[in-house]
Parts: sequence; structure tokens; C-alpha cells
Amino acid sequence: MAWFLKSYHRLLPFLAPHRLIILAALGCTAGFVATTPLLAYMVGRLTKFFGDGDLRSITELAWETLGVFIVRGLFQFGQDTLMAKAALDTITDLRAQVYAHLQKLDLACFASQRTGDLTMRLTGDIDRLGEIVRRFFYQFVPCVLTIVAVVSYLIFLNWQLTLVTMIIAPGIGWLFGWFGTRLSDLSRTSQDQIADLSSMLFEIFSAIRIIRAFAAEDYEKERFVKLSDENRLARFRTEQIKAVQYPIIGLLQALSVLLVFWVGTWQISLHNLSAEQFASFAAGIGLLLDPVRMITENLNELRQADGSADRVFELFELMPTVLESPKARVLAPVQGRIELQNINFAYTDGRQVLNGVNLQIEPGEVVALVGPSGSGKSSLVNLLPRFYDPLSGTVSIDGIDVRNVTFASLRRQIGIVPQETLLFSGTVAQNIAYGCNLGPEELPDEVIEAAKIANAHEFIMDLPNGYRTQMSEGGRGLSGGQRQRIAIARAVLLDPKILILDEATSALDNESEALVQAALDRLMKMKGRTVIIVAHRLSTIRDADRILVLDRGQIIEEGNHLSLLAGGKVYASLYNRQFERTPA
Ligand SMILES: Nc1ncnc2c1ncn2[C@@H]1O[C@H](COP(=O)(O)OP(=O)(O)OP(=O)(O)O)[C@@H](O)[C@H]1O
Repeated sequence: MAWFLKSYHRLLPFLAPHRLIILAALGCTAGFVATTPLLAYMVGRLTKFFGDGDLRSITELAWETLGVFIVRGLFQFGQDTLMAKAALDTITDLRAQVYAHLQKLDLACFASQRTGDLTMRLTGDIDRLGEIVRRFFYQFVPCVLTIVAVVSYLIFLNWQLTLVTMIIAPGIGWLFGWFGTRLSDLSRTSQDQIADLSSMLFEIFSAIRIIRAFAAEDYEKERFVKLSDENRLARFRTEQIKAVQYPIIGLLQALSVLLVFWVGTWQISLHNLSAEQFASFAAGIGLLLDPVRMITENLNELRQADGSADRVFELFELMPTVLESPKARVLAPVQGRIELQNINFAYTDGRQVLNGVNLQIEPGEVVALVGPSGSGKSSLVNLLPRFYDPLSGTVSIDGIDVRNVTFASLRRQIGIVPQETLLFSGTVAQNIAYGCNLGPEELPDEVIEAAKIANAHEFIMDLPNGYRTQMSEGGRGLSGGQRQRIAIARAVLLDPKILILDEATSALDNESEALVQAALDRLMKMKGRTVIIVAHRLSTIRDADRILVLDRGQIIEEGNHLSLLAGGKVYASLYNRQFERTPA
């Protein structure tokens, strides 16, 4: 039973709020169970009246039996509906809490988890736990109580006969345990493989263009078939064990019934038992068969699902490293002065990504970050909204350390146009006003205005339902440039004092690039906001107030476009390489 407590005790806090319903359901269970020995008793009487040919008594007994079945039915109905409610409520709470916990985690935690696997834990695994809760109270507990009630009645009838019957039980119990352990191990393997499959499918469908471009269909098919086959093997082994388990257990049950008949006859011959009582005893044993079988099934199911319990509760063990201080205060509307002092930063792998970065940006300044891929540009800007915390050094906005303010008040003042824009399911307007709780039919003027500034209005009006067009998953029906302009419209609507533009690395076609660039220019020039632009195309940042060149996590050059070009160092060579020009 230790494994049971170890796996499932973590469900207790989620069951506690539903204890009244569970208690009411258990009350119904008790009523249902109490009628079971009564049925065994009635079978004894039935046998007697049958032997005596007593038609009147048998008729009376038939009415009594009908009454007992109606009462049992009512109790069973109460038990089943109440338990189903408790199980579903518990699981809905659990899912909501896991989801809320995941939302608190920082990006580093998500980077280390696979999306498909997370999705599986939140859906399949949690559903399985719901099924366990339902089965536990709806089948397991009633079965255990039925066994206790019936066995007590059997002892009352004849303890010697009961003792013989019970001696066989440990043997069967050991066998249950052995099968259970094997099934549990195989089930964990199979669940992990299904999660791997799910992750692989997610990866494949997300990267279908790349797969096609590399003509890697056969390679991916082989990977998929291999994993799928491993899963088939694990599941087949599980079925094989089940196929062996049921006949063996069935045989043992039949043998125990035969033995009971033999000892019963012996007890009758000694006048310790009447034939009527033996009939009740046999009926009692008959009534035990179903609960014993169900307990076997449920124990197996409980063991198999402890893998799901582990996978769900493991998520609660993931702890964010970037925490909001309990003393965090709300960041008042800022001017947009940014300061980074002695910043050292590394991801969880420990490799230093930023080395002693010092940087001061004045309100309204447009600063561009350039440098080779992997030099730390995105990592640097990710420190501002506290997606990550530096190992040492401070990041402050208007002189306030970002660690001292609430996440919401900090992040609401920083607009981000990311490299790759994913759209959410919902209308185009809902996507632009993301986070504003817009209804599917609503279309405020501000949304249209923002889309116009972002050069998105025209293509949106060409969509089948304009701003009310539903977006497919991730916004796949739109081009990269169109999605980016929607992200720009989001930023325009948010109207933040600090704007981070992470320029897309993937090339846009000329027309799209010009539209995006014009939208970005307008966005940067609006009301003197502080802008940090992570630039890959140097043509886009010629007008920036200041350009910082980053290399291996250090700022190695600083100045405006012309002064850096004249300096003839790293920026100049990057620039000339991009435009294939000789230095001025
Ligand atoms: N989530 C992460 N976990 C571990 N290492 C990371 C993570 N993100 C980035 N890195 C590593 O940190 C270094 C800096 O990456 P970063 O994305 O900041 O560079 P970048 O200059 O923005 O590159 P690019 O121009 O290609 O976008 C790289 O070596 C990268 O591999």
C-alpha cells in the first residue's frame, strides 16, 4: 500500500474542498454495501422455501427482494452521481492549478520542457487521474467495504469455512501484486513513449516547411515509425501480461469455490451448519467474486496510473528562478531611462553569455544592438522585462531596480515585437488587442488606428471577414511580414514607454520588408519613447541615435552609424560585408 500512498497522497489537498460531496457519496456507499449480506441471507431463505415447496413464503420473499433491490438502486445512484461530480470537480481544480503554476514559471523552465510533453501532462495524464479518483471511490472503496461486510457475515455463519476460504486469499493477493508491478513498469514506459510521440508530431507539424525543404520526409517517417513501433511493443507486452493474468486468476477463483463446497459439506455432516446457511454462505462467496475481480482491475489501474500522477505532480516541483519579491511595488508610469550595471548572465547550462555589460539609455533614445549571431543581443534585452535575472549586476528603469517592482507593472510598460510572431486563436482584432478581453464581434477604433500605423489595415481588410476573421493556429494563413505587422499593431495599441524590437532573422520579401520597416519607423518615432532594436539587417538602423556592437557578451563598439563606419572596425566590416561595399 506504500506505493499507493506515495503516488496518490498528493491528490488529498485537491480532494479536501469536495469532502462533503465525497462523504455524502460514501454514505450512499455504506447503504449500498449494507444490503449485500442481506442478499446472501435471502438466498439461504429462498433455498429453504424452495426445498419446502412453500409458495406463499417465496412470494413474500420476492417482494422483500424487490424492495431491497430498489433501495440498493437508489443508494447506487446517489453514490455514482455524487462521486462522478467530486472526481470531475477535483480534476478541474487540479488542471487549473497546474496551469496556474505553469504560468508562474519563467522562460528558463519552459525552455527545458518539451511543449508536446507539457500538453500531454495537462490533458491525458490529468484525465487519467480523474478516472482514478472516480474509480477509487466509485468501485474500489465500495468493493473493499462489500468484502468486509460479506466476510463478517460469513464468519458469523461458520468461521471454519470462512477460514479455509481466506487461506487461499494471500496466494491470490501475491499474484495480483506481481502482475501489478509488471504492468506498472510497462505502463510508465508506454506513457513516456506516447509523450515522445506527441512531442515529435508537434515538432514535425511545426517544421513541416523545413522538412519539405530538406526533402527529409523519409528520415522523419523512419524516426516516427521507430518510436511508434517501440510503443506498440510496450503496449503489446502489457496486453500479453493481462492475457495471462485473467485466466490464472479465474482458475484460482473456481478452485476456491469448489474447496468451499467440499468443506461446507463436511461442516453440515458435523451439524455445525444447516443447508440453508450453506446456501447463504455460497451466495456470500458468489457476491465476493465481483468485488475481488474489480479490486484486481482497480489495483492494476491504480498502479498503471501512478505514472500519470508522477508526471502531473512533477510539474509542481518545477520552480521559477525569477521570482516576484513579496515586497515588490507597482512601477509608476516611467520616463524610459534604462541602466544596466555590471551585468553578468548565464543560462542554466552555466556558459557565460553576458560579461560585465554596462549600459545607460536615455528616455526617448533609439538604441540598436548589433553583433554576430549568438553574441547575446536577445539575452540582453530579455533582462529588461525580467524574463531572466542576471547572475550579478542590476537592471534599472528610471533608477528603480526591476527586481523591486511587480511583474505586471514592469511588463505593461515594455512593448515587445518579437522575432517570430505567433498569433492566438481568435479574431484579428482580438489578436491586436491581445490581453484586453475583446469580444469576437468588438472592433474599437483604436484597433483600426493601430493597424493603420502598423501598415496592417489594408491586408486585414482583404481577409474574408476583415478584422473579425478568425485566425488559425499560430496565424498560419498569414505571411511572416503580415504577422509581424500585427505584432507591431499590438505594440502601437499598448503604447509603451519602452519598446523592444527583436528584428526577424528570416528574410522577408522586398515589399513586405519595406512595409514592416515603414511601420517600425512610425512606431519608433511616436511620442519619444525609448527603443531598443535588436538588428540583423544593418540597413534598418542607420537612423538610430546610438549603435552598440556586441561580441561574445561584451559591448565592443559604440557610436552612431556614421562614426562607427568611419571608425572602420567591427561595425564597419559587418556593414560592408552586408552591403558588399568598400569602407568609406
Ligand atoms: N534558452 C537558452 N538556454 C541556453 N542557452 C541559450 C538560450 N538562449 C540563448 N542561448 C545561448 O546564449 C547565447 C546568446 O544567445 P542570444 O540569443 O542572446 O544571441 P543573439 O545575439 O540574440 O543571437 P541571434 O542574432 O542569432 O538572435 C548563444 O550562445 C545561445 O546559444
